[in-house]
Amino acid sequence: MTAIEVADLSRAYGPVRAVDQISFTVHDGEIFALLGPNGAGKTTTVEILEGYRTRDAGTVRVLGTDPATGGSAFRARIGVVLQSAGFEEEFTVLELLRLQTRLYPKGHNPDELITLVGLADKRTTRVKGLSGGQRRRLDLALGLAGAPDLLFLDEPTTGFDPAARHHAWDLIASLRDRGTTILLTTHYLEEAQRLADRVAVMRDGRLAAVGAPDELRAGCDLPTDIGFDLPAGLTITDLPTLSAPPSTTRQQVRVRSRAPVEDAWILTGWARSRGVCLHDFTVAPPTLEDAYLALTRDESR
Ligand SMILES: Nc1ncnc2c1ncn2[C@@H]1O[C@H](COP(=O)(O)OP(=O)(O)OP(=O)(O)O)[C@@H](O)[C@H]1O
Repeated sequence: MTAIEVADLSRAYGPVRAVDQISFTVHDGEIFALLGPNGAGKTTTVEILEGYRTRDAGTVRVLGTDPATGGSAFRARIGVVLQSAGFEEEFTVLELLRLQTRLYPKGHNPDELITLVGLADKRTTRVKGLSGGQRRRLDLALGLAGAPDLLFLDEPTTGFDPAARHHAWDLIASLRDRGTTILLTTHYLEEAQRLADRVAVMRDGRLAAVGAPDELRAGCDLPTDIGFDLPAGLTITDLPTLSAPPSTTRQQVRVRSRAPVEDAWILTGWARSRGVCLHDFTVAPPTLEDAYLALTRDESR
């Protein structure tokens, strides 16, 4: 089944082609991340999918419905978590969620939601007494109030401390495991790598690439980084011949290798034969962030 189907979607603001003939599909039950630099067209695309913005051209089906004409029945099936929702500051967490869940035909149990987002110890705290990260958790709980089939998450962990971010990632993954389809926008590539089944990279209103994170990494044909400390008393010219020339910063050697297994084998064999140790030896394959940077690089800069 297909949760979202977009074909040749376009939207301009005057002369700015914010979204320019893009096509992609989001499968039922997957986490799909929409990535791209500021101004790439992500928000415009997501708002069209949510039914909050009109399109100029193209076809869009979200949960089998055209969001432009879906009305309240469509809205009840989607959840939207924005970056900074405005809250009624005097309500407690529980009061706010009780109000919100009652708006939906199959609304979540508010107490369960509070536990799900990790706010159990704040259930009777007024909104004005929550920290920034706790407000974001409340944002998430509010987006889940209607037990949506499809959840739109806009930069869900911006402003979170590292532990809260990991907690949010576990929560988002658990929602997917319960069958919720999630469309995520984020500028944190680690977040996309961890969570997304597939990602789309937008650039200047167009799609630069769509695929699983591993497919994007492989498709960009990027080198693997090999690093280690140059053994004391040696210089870079003492190193064996590798698939790419090594570079050094202070005593740290870096090789952007096209044959990482072969190069690692040559280097460790060389070190053993010379009786030296390669401290901090690391072999780091390209990350989704490396692929993203290659796909969105502005050649004119
Ligand atoms: N209401 C608007 N009126 C005019 N131009 C707009 C409007 N909204 C967006 N744009 C322009 O459309 C382009 C795409 O904007 P959009 O907000 O969709 O990008 P984005 O990828 O979400 O960016 P960000 O990562 O900064 O949120 C940008 O050039 C932006 O300036």
